[in-house]
Amino acid sequence: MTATRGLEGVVASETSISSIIDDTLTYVGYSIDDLAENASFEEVIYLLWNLKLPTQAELDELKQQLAENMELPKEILESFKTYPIEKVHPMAALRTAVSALALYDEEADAMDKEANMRKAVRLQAKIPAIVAAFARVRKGLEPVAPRKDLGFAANFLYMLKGKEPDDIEVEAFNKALVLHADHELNASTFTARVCVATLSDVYSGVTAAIGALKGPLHGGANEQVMKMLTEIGSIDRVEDYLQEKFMNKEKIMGFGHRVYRKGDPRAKHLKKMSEKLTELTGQREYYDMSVKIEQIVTTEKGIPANVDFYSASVYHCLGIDHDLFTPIFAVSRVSGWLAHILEQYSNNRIIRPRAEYVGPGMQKYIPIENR
Ligand SMILES: CC(=O)SCCNC(=O)CCNC(=O)[C@H](O)C(C)(C)COP(=O)(O)OP(=O)(O)OC[C@H]1O[C@@H](n2cnc3c(N)ncnc32)[C@H](O)[C@@H]1OP(=O)(O)O
Ligand SMILES: O=C([O-])CC(=O)C(=O)O
Repeated sequence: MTATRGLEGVVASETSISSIIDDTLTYVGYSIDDLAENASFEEVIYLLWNLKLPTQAELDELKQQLAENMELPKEILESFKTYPIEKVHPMAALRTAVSALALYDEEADAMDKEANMRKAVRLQAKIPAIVAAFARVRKGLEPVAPRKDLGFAANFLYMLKGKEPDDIEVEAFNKALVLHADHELNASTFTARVCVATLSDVYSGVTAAIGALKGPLHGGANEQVMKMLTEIGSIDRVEDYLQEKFMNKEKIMGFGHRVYRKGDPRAKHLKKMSEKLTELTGQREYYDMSVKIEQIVTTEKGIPANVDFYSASVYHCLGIDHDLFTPIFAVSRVSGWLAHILEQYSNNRIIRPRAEYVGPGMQKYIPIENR
């Protein structure tokens, strides 16, 4: 038995939800480029959960269900005040709050297909509400109740900022949600599948996935990209900053990928959006710095940008706090986690690989007084 480091190249599951073949990403066979240009995030949620695009009536029903389920249990809102709010990372708060949500869901442990679908709707609806409410409570602001007349992207921005977003903000945020929704067997999705393959409940699977997404090698990279842009500060400092990183053999956040070799097909959409939004908000320097970083990292290291790189300047221009970038990734990716959880339940077998043992050979127990 020989271990494959990081399970590289190991095919651990079948899926009908999304695929990456020759650097092309599809959701249920629809190209990400097509979906990013044309689809609403709610359509993508429906697609991932039902493996088909919705009719208008089906889409309307899902939109209504999501809007009706965004309200949070008052106990969750109250609990934020008990967190050490000045120092807690919103991703840790989200992980705790999602786990706590299960306590207030009478169907939390129900395992039938219909109950799991109802829980999927509730989680998809409540996660943005948690992120937005926590972001406000920690600033001493009151949470803003969701509006039933707004779509998913608009409702999130409304709950976060307390004012109706303009069309361009909604369009950009919707596109970001579509682009982040699913990605085959990435680390957090795999975590969710491993968790629920023990026949644990949906809340456990999503809580585990949030924990995996939090790390800077995965979803946490988008916040680190913004930290890098802020540290660099101006375009004339890019070269020196990167050369020092290269010399110290440090990774450049927002670059590299386990699966893509030529490049991440989602990055070009975010790059375009970054250019538009930095221009519109008078912050073009962030785009120019990002382009220069990309040029240097790709020419000198041959490593292309991933989805996290240009999403950072996009979220910054939408006026979103930098430590909310990864929770926002979760707002989108929970749609994919839920699709994979439902798929895992539908054809379940416990996931239990083997390990190659590299420790000492047989040893004889030595009583503690003789060690
Ligand atoms: C949504 C997402 O999760 S997208 C990924 C987000 N994560 C990041 O942006 C963090 C930075 N990137 C990385 O750490 C990696 O590229 C990962 C985690 C995405 C992929 O990791 P792996 O497939 O294990 O690749 P690995 O880390 O082995 O890299 C292969 C080689 O490229 C180098 N490399 C990979 N990414 C980078 C990077 N961002 N900066 C500099 N060098 C890099 C590695 O140092 C390694 O070089 P070596 O062979 O000389 O040791
Ligand atoms: O697939 C991966 O390893 C990481 C990634 O890009 C994602 O989760 O979107």
